[in-house]
Amino acid sequence: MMFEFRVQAVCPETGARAGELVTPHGIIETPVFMPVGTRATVKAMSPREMEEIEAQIVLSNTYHLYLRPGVELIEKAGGLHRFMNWHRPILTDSGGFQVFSLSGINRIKEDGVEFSSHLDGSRHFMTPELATRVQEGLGSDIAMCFDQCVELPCDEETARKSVERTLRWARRCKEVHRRDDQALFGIVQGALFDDLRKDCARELIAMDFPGYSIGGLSVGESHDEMYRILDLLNPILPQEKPRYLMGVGFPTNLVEGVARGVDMFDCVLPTRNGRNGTLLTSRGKFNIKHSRFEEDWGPIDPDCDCYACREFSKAYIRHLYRSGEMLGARLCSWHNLRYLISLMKGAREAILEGRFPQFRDRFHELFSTGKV
Ligand SMILES: Nc1ccc2nc(N)nc(O)c2c1
Ligand SMILES: [Zn+2]
Repeated sequence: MMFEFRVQAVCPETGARAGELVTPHGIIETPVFMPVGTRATVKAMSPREMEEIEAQIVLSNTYHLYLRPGVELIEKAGGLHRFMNWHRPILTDSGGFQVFSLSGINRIKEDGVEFSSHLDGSRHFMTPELATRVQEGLGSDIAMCFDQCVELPCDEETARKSVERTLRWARRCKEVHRRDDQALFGIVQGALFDDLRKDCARELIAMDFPGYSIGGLSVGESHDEMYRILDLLNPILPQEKPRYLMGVGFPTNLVEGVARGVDMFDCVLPTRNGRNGTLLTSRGKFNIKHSRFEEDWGPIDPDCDCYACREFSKAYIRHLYRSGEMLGARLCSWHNLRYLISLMKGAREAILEGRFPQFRDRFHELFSTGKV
């Protein structure tokens, strides 16, 4: 079986799930945090180091790789796994979101989106068919439909049009998708409008995708608005299929997303924050450049088993960061990635052992102390 999802345990109080996602490049244990490797690399980390921190799957981006180096080159290399020397699962985003958030002057047509490359201003036309074809060329294990994510706030009419277009585009992606060793997920849109979200989910479910992504969130809405949409979709999305919350996120959002039936997460936070010295820890977040760490000989996080926490002091990492040394950004990224991966591993174990409510309470109690 190329692609299979097994729910192994469900928390009776919350509905949080522990599962296994079988893919051609390995089994993913969920809930899972997926590090983002936009341009075929998780910034500052080698594949060997990613294996050491037990990353199970990484994300890459159709939009970026289509523009540079181009899918043709990656196909000549034997696909994205060979090109980047990462032989565990890869998920690719379709470019729907990036075209709107990164490219210059984009014009949405029924057929697709006309946009200018953020690299050199060249004009391109991305369609659902092309986005699907590129992902098949990259050879990711999990691909995304080409969708339209609207900016918030937006009126209901705009959101409704984006849902209808997203559904038409999802049908077109599904029609041209051929690789049976690649799972194509539908993406639920609908902004913050309950009926649109429900209608979009139901239409996608009728198309019978192997997994469902929740798009259009982590785009500036409040935590409560995000949680309201998750509470709405949780009972509607098929229990036996994986749910992927796109672009999330911050530790509290991960734990609360798991509590609302989400299985998969991705976010640039750990590496982006790592590069600016912001550290995510079991006791909250802080920035290493603060003077209070000048003579702090302790680890970033006493509860963390990562290389940065085992081998270096905050004082040293602060020195690296202030000196603009690359090792500073590497160690901070290394820790942040391991912290989020461990957080999801801990949630999974708690669900399997029937103690997820206690895990969730303990997490919030410790994380909110902010006592580093
Ligand atoms: N917050 C996000 C992040 C990535 C996304 N990717 C796609 N394709 N669609 C969305 O709505 C996203 C939202
Ligand atoms: Zn650490």
